[in-house]
Amino acid sequence: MSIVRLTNKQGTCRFTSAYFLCFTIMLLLTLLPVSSFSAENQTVSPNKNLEQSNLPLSFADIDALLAQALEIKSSNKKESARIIKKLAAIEPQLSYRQQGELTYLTAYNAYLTGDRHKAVALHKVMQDSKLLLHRVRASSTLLNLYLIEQNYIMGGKLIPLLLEETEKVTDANLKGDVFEVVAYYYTELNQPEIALTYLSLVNTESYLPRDYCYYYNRNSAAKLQLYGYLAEQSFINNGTKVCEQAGEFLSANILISEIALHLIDQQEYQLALDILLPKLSKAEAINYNNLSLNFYSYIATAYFHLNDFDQALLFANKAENINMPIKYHKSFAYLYATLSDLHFELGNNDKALEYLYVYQDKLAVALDVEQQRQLARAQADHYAYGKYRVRDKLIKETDQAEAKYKAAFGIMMGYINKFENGRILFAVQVFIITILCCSILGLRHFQITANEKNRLDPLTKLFNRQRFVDLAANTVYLHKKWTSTLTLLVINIDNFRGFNQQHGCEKGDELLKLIGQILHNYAFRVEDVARSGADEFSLLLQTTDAQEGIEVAKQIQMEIAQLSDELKLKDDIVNVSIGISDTVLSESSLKYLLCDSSRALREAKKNGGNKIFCFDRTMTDREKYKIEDDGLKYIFEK
Ligand SMILES: Nc1nc2c(ncn2[C@@H]2O[C@H](COP(=O)(O)OP(=O)(O)OP(=O)(O)O)[C@@H](O)[C@H]2O)c(=O)[nH]1
Repeated sequence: MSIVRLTNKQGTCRFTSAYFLCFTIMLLLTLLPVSSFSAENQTVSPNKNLEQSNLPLSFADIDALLAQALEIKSSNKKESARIIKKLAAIEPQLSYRQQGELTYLTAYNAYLTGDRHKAVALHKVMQDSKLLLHRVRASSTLLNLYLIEQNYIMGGKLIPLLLEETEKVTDANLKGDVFEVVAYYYTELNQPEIALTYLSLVNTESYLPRDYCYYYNRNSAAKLQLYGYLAEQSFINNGTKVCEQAGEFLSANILISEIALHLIDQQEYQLALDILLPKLSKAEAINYNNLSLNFYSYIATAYFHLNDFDQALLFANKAENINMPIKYHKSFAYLYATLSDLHFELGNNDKALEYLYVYQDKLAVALDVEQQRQLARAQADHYAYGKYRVRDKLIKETDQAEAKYKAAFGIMMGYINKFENGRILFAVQVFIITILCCSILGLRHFQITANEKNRLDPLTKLFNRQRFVDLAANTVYLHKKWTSTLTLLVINIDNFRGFNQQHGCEKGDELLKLIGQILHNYAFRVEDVARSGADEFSLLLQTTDAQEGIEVAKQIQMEIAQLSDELKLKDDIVNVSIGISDTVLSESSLKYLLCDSSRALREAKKNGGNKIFCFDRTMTDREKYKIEDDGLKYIFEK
């Protein structure tokens, strides 16, 4: 496991609505003293005898020691530091590759022991290595370090070159590491759709259970951000299970605290408690301050909103008593807001004011972090689209956001000053402002959901064609870059008009919903399936070619045919025709992929329906294809 995998995710902050710091937690985990999941006490080096003898170490011995140090670098820092020291003493005897590995281990160890400057400097040296693997590993680790420190601008600058170099790498696990850390970057920038696309490129075949835990955590973090816990409950819960089974209890519990935070933001306070309380004793046993702070702060916040002030105070005090040497932690905002509200409710106005000041301090740092994130997002979009239009728009948005934050601060400071002068007046004003803020937030929420709804088919709850094409553009682009194959299936119900006439439109609606559910089960991600027409669906299969697509299509046809029992249609069987194309046949172009699979579908219909047709070059009518939506042109031009 590299530093890339040492990390975990934190969730959406109320004020920044983004994830950060959790990688710090994962990293700092390794700094824990002797803990239940540390191998610190257990490992006796199998190579100890070999090292202790006075004979010079052979090339193979050095390799064995390096492999051992890599294996235990996070679980047994002491032993790995001892091996590093031993090898550093004979560095001139090491080959170029071995020296690179030693530098990587030294940097890793330096970071774990708090020497961040040395770690960064060593990784920078490694970035100039002659060996591709060393360069890629150094850059992805550096990217991860920058993200841990919320330095999104520096992190973003590394990505173009890192991805370019990764294209040449053949080691699937290293590639996976890179995609995972890039996904981490995009989740941090509140772009979970892009994060999931990178994750879809990860080949997990040779993953160990521990690697799966990080992979699942990454996916869960992005899905939590994109769809919410209630929509992805089983997937995200599975993430915690995978981590627990792999012995990664900290990761599992961090994910749990993330879910709880998400639920608190959704005002699902009881649900948040239901998730946190059963895991509390286990989380406490890990004895890790960041995690305990998350648990206590969120439990206190949830209890406060459920009007259980005694319990809220109990947990808020526990959280406050944790010694946190850092200036900012996202739980702080929740903790101090709750403490201030709580003391206000309990009539301790002085204390309420005191906590309000602290809360405001924490908010200031949160806003700084958010501003940096917005700039990095502008930078990332600029890189991705290379369009000044997009960049300018984002910079404008950033400026507007900055102005809004400044104004909010001014107002807040004004009210805090007034609080000292007249508390009653202050209370009235706070009340009015709260009502105003709630209305604005409510309106915004309404706006967002209305916008989202426009992109969802209300009947099947699948994405509509526009949304599907928008997201597929990015997926196709990335798969092209990484030369892996995607397959598109277009599924159309045969004689649906007749079906409606014979069984009624309500049955027709039911049929559409059931087909939507079947296809949803075949999709890797929610955005890979859509209701793309009245009785037409599109399904994008990841890392599958047209031949495999035909097999999937046959299964889909079978499952849909079996729906006649569920719909009680007696002898009438529901048939569908399916057109298929893949990115090889369609030259890695989304435009052609859409056009070719539709062309194949037409062929299936022409041949009587209930058929599966794969596109081939004899069906050449591409030129007739027209981009109907000008708004998508920029995607096709990519
Ligand atoms: N029940 C129901 N019917 C719909 C919905 N949207 C469109 N339709 C009907 O779907 C039918 C689509 O008809 P056509 O496009 O001719 O397709 P078809 O009858 O399946 O013919 P082929 O595709 O050539 O086999 C029309 O009768 C529409 O009224 C819907 O949301 N629910």
